[in-house]
Amino acid sequence: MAVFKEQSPFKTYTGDFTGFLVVVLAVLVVCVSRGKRRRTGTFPPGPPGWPLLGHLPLLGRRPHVKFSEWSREYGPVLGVRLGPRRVVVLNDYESAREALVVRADVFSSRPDLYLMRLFSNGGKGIGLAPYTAKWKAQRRFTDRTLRRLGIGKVTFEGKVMREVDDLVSKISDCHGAAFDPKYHVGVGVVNIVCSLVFGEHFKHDDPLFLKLFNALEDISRYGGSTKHLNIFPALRHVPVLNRGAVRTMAAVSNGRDFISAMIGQHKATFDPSNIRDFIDAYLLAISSEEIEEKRDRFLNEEELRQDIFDLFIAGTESTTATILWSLLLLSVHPEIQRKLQDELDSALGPHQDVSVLDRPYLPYTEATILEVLRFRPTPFGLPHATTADVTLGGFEIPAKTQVLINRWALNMDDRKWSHPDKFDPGRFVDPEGHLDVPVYFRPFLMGRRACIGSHLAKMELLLFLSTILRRFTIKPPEGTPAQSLEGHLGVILQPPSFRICAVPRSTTEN
Ligand code: HEM
Repeated sequence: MAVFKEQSPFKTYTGDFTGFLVVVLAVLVVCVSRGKRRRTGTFPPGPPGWPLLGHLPLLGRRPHVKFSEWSREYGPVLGVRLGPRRVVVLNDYESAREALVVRADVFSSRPDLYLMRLFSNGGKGIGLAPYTAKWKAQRRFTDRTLRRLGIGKVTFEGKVMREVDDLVSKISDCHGAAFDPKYHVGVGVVNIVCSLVFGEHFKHDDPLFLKLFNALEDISRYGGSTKHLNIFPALRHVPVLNRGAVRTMAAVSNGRDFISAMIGQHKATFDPSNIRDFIDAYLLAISSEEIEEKRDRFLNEEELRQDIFDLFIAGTESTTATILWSLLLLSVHPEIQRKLQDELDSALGPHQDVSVLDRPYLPYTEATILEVLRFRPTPFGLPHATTADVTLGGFEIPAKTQVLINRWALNMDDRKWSHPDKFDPGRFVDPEGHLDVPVYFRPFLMGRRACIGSHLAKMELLLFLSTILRRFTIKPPEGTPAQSLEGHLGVILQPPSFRICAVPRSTTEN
């Protein structure tokens, strides 16, 4: 026994182990405290979060507002945790510009998130693809082709006006009775992208068109309820929690089928000497010798399908929502509406339709559109991601970090805007009555991923709004309670459902 005790390897081992443990613990303490210091010292700061869930339980229904509040305490470059992921949220113009313009080479990618991969068919197309040579080729081609097809210019105006006229005739059919404008505005906006990419305008009850329209509606309706899958992708296997994702993916697949069928039709009737639309232009680029050049080697049919899908996804819900917000806000601000109508009447005369060429004579109309974009923006646009370790505002941000630009905070920054929570188009007009847009107002953001459809969007907003307000005065239905103007954050900031009365102007004034 004594021998055993003396020679016990356990005793000897314990002694060594204790020493070893002390050393290891000491090293760990030093490492952890240094690591901690580095994390808290150089990763952007934020409020304390929960274990595992991070800041998710603290965000509420209006995360854009919460981030803005936190940024007042912790600074504009905010660090938060969404589940296991660290995310940086930029809350002022200076930090957003520094990232998107000055450090564009590092901040122009998209994060590798579960839903983004599904939506982009594994990183294809323009909107959700990572920042690679392949993305650059798609973006360059699309930019160039939209310009060649006359987007935003007077040559494309007829196609937009056809949808505007359809909408005006639907509104006339209501004879001043209350109606919900959402469906009619939505089909008009989707049809404009159809004209651009398919060279075709559909009747609103065409079953083929409805397949596409309903798919886009479902993506908008259910897409916002799937965000938790980006954070905890495993939840896609949990039956109730994956309902939104299942519906969204069914809609995505319907949308893709529709686009594939249209590409098939175009291939069957393709004539290189008669380029009708975006698909033809892309098919020409694929088949032409240009493809041999290095810069276009990434163009192919799969990418074409995804590019088109992106134009629909990014270009329709955002524009429809902005038109709806305009109608809602003007219906509750009759004095602003009247001023806008006065400007249209005196600039255009009684019978002339509005055109993009009239812009210089319509500063207050332009200012009203800008104010709608400022007052009710899509708070986060699309998420960005870093491609390398980088320093921003004195903080260190590792490669592959998700970065959100909180446009809500930019647009509501009271150091830049007086009374930011007041809807006031006059802020964009100088004392001489000229349009005055401050450099820090970027409704379509900036840098390499800035909105590719901004010219089309601005044209649509001008033509829809001016034409409606030349013909009608918009009012909330009599006796209805005041409408909430808060909106609902899904993929974008959706206006609440609302009804308006559009009273023909000839019977009310003039
Ligand atoms: C009121 C209407 C619109 C608004 C407010 C808007 C705003 C934006 C914003 C903020 C971004 C994100 C930029 C970034 O990630 O940094 C974006 C991206 C994009 N927008 Fe728009 N947009 C509108 C209409 C359109 C239209 C009409 C189209 C095309 C038909 C379009 C196509 C796109 C595409 C493809 C992207 C992704 C660009 C890329 O990742 O390179 N958008 N838009």
